[in-house]
Amino acid sequence: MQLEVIGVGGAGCRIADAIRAAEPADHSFLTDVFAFDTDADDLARTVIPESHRFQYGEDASDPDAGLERGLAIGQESVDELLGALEGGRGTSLAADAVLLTVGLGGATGGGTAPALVAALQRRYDAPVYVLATLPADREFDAEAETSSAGHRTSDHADDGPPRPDAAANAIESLERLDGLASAIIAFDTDAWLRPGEGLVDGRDRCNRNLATRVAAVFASGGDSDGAVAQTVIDTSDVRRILGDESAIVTLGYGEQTVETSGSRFGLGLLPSEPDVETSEAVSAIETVVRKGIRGKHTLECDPVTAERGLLIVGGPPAWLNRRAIAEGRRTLESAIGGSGILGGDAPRPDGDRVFAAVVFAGVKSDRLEELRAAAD
Ligand SMILES: Nc1nc2c(ncn2[C@@H]2O[C@H](COP(=O)(O)OP(=O)(O)OP(=O)(O)O)[C@@H](O)[C@H]2O)c(=O)[nH]1
Repeated sequence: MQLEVIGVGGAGCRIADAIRAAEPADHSFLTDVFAFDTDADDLARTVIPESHRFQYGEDASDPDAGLERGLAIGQESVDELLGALEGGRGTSLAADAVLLTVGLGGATGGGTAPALVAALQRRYDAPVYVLATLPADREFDAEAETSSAGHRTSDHADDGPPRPDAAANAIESLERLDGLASAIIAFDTDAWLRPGEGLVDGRDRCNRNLATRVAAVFASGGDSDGAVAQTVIDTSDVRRILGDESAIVTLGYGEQTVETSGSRFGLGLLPSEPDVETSEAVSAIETVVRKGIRGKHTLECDPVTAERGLLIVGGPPAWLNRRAIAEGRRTLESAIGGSGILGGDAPRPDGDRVFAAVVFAGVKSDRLEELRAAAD
């Protein structure tokens, strides 16, 4: 699926940068990547080309101004932002979908996203997905100076500005996006920071992890360098799983480095496929599928709450054992409570790892309930 990515606000622009960096050289899935921010300094730190960067409104980061001000700036600026998109890439949308990336908890991203998503939905006949981070407890709760693993955050840890309203802002932004966004892919920053690690110190690693998962899901369709998938996951499959009713989505992922011949052409000029023991290939796929389904998700949830699920197993073609992939699909089918399951493979002739990307759509999450309680 070809995506147009629009990063809004500090987190949104950093995540857009990370997704751009994670795009596989042999398997592009991005048409354009834009960075929009009210803060000129933050914007200048992205590596997105100037033609695709845009500063708008006034700086909304004054914590006293609050989300209301951010929402107002979003409403006032939406035509300007659509103009910036069309100035950067022309009037028509080349992508199959838009992915708006945003950190919820502040004023700019969470304030602009609802108005911008609504405007994009009106203007284009393509789904508009939102990728939203949820704030960490320590940003809004002075008592929560411990990470989720129970270790005290180091005195030197840099958590950025305190945001006492972060939980309330995030919940309000999510409620406003409900019914507007085609789906909302959530990332729980609190669960991804390491013990004692500050948000500023850990955010680039969090963003890389998130971007790897996004790339694994959205770059799955089509052929790679002449290698044909046995079961292709195409744009309509991804759309079917994500849905168009603002489902909360979480992504799982597992990978394992595997032996390859080093060069696709061996010592001679003829293409050579390394010999892979069936049992090794099956075991690698079982391992990555288990991690994808039962390992850490971008937002923790019990898979049984998911209404729909997607499994993509990728890697060097010789490792993509058809039976093991079919078994992985059955494992996903029995893990989720709903009945909408799709599975496919993504051959990567030049890759050195086997991976499983898992999408759970329509999930219920305790973390969202915790943030709701903190917002009250
Ligand atoms: N995962 C992740 N979360 C981030 C990152 N930066 C900030 N956040 C989270 O995103 C929330 C919003 O932060 P920003 O994106 O900087 O805020 P903004 O949308 O620019 O809004 P204002 O700064 O209030 O104008 C914060 O409360 C953090 O929880 C990042 O790089 N990665």
